[in-house]
Amino acid sequence: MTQPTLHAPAPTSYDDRPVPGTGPATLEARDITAWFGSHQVLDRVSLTMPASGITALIGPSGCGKSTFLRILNRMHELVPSAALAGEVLLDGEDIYDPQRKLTDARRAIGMVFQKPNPFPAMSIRENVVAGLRLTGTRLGKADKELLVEECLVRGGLWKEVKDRLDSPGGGLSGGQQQRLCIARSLAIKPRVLLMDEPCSALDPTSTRVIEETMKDLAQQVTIVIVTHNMQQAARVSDTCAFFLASQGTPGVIVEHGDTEAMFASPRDQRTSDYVNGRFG
Ligand SMILES: Nc1ncnc2c1ncn2[C@@H]1O[C@H](COP(=O)(O)OP(=O)(O)OP(=O)(O)O)[C@@H](O)[C@H]1O
Repeated sequence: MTQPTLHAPAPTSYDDRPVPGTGPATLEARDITAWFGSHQVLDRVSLTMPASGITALIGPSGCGKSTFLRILNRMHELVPSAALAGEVLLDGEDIYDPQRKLTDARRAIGMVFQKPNPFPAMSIRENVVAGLRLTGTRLGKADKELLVEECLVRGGLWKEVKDRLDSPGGGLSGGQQQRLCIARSLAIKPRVLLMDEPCSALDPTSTRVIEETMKDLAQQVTIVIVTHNMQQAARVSDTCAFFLASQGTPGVIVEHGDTEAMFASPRDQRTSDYVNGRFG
């Protein structure tokens, strides 16, 4: 199979003036405790996810990684039984501040899910700009075209779809659909992109393409990824956090820090066992 060539330079943005409160942001979780009903799933988890970096969240199944990720853009509260304590700061501003709108957090902190979820009957072009309606952004035709191209270039998909932008998003391969979802997330100019096992449904070639895309994007948007794939965490992330929920206890972060150091010389025996495939 031919490996697609990635990332022609992005076209001149339709509006690339620096805007205050835009660009990659540092996300800081402080003392996050989370419950589903009476079941406590996280216990005072604190983590700083640096701007313009890729942070990987690793750990065995059920230790609360996805819950933590969903707390970072206020999706946890969509579950009726869910509750949480603690703070999430986006460049120092609490996203749970009651004065702030929920949509502000979701706009600044985008999410890509495990299973690619483009609108299947909608064209590739319309998929990319689908989020703009939700944020109330109106663009003229020419600006829209530039934005579509910019996001598809950044999502690593432009060269493969530039001649069929009117074809349905559902006609793309799984890996292409996932990159379309990344492009759709980028269209609303998030400052942070959360990715929940974005490659778990993809073959190794598509996985590597997404990983390259992530690395290229990291200068423009802070990335936080949940992954079960240790090689992937080692390949793509700058910093890493190892979550663990010992039997019957809520999830905690056992160790976090520079990915290379954590994989080469973990400080905690449990981290060493996990990254070396001895459990989980
Ligand atoms: N909607 C929900 N309602 C009730 N309990 C939930 C819900 N979502 C998750 N949980 C529970 O919260 C705990 C943490 O789940 P979570 O999905 O965050 O873990 P995870 O580390 O991401 O797991 P995996 O790696 O398998 O995806 C688990 O015990 C799970 O059963």
